[in-house]
Amino acid sequence: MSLTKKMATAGNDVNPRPFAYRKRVLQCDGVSLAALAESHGTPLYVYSQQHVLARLAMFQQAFAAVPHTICYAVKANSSLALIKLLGEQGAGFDIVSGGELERVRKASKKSLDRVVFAGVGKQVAEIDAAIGAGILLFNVESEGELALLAERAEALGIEARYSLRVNPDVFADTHPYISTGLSAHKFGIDINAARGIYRKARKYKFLKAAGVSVHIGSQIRAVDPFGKAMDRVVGLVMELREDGIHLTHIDAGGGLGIEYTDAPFDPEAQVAAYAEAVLKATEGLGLHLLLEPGRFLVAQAGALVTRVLNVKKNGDKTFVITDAGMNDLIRPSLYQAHHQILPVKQAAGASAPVDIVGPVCESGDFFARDREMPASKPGDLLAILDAGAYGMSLTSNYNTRPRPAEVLVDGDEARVIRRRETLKDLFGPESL
Ligand SMILES: Cc1ncc(COP(=O)(O)O)c(C=O)c1O
Ligand SMILES: N[C@@H](CCCC[NH3+])C(=O)O
Repeated sequence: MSLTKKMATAGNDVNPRPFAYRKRVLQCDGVSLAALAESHGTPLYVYSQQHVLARLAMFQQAFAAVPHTICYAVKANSSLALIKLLGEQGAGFDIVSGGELERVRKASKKSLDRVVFAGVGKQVAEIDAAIGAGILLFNVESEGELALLAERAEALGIEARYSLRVNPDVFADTHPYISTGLSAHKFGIDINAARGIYRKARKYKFLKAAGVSVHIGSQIRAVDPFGKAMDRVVGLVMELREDGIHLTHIDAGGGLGIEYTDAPFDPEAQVAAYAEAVLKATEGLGLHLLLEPGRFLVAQAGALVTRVLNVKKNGDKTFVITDAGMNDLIRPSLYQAHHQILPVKQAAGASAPVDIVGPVCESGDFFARDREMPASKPGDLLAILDAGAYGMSLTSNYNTRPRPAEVLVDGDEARVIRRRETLKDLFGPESL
């Protein structure tokens, strides 16, 4: 039985998260969130190791029929401990900066040859470091960047393997801020111009055309757009073969979405449908497939645990003020994203609509608006679910607020993988 199935809570329902109540207290696997908050303080990010591994295994299983590498998108959650964990299971990494490269070097050095490097604005120092590290592929996003990569590879005397990241002009239904596959977006190279660029690039002695990549956006639930984008990419691969350019890799990017509400969600079925769309489009090509999931692997593994500081009424509205703010989890403020919020201790009694807000000086500092919740009082704990992706990695120190600590749960045990920041950490780089 898969780990996800084992997490089932009631009947045959699949619980896509590692969080469930035991004796009316919310647990992450075998560990009580109340106990973790007591030991480590709040706000606190809590992740399940078993859950992350189960999601990776699910992905690997779905693509088992073809040679493939799952290159985890480090930006989703850049924790060194998670990078180490995933690297040990054979994952590669999708990076977008020299900083993320150094994270992989520190946590999973052996995986450097499974790294792909995307990003519309790569700098010379970042390119040099990645060439030196022997990464698998540069996902190049403009003709200018390709010329720069050729120049740096030649200067260093090391061949660099590249893919063009093409923009397929495919619409995917998601929040406009995280949609990337239309020509109106800054990402990638117009797919219609790509063939000419690969041809011209034959002049670069230190570049090897190794692949082609595409990434149409994030939190995409329908699988058809992935298939459509891959169809276009495969068309390009075939054209390049006519030109004598034989690629070895095809990179389908990331973007597979999850369910943030309490609607039923079966991750295994979701990834199977996704794999079917990608594999159907790429069938028979004989290329090594790269996949770059971020959110799907880590979002539901994590929760942000926060303590209620105060409850107040303004007119008709009730505000529950928590010690976590938009600087600790920005998704609701930035994308009006919905996250389920559960009381850590299950309470009996009526629910009423409340706004759950942080202490930051912005009206946009909220986690939920007009949400039906059981009554809370100061000192109560709440868990904001599905916060494992684009949670900690998008934190800031706005309002001079130190970042939360992070804890990784493994079965019945928990360990701190990032201590809480102190004011000393914040002031360190400053001078009077
Ligand atoms: C190039 C690239 N690959 C992978 C990802 C990961 O996306 P997701 O977390 O939606 O799987 C992103 C982020 O959207 C990205 O920009
Ligand atoms: N930060 C976004 C995803 C961005 C994807 C990056 N390419 C989110 O929280 O949903």
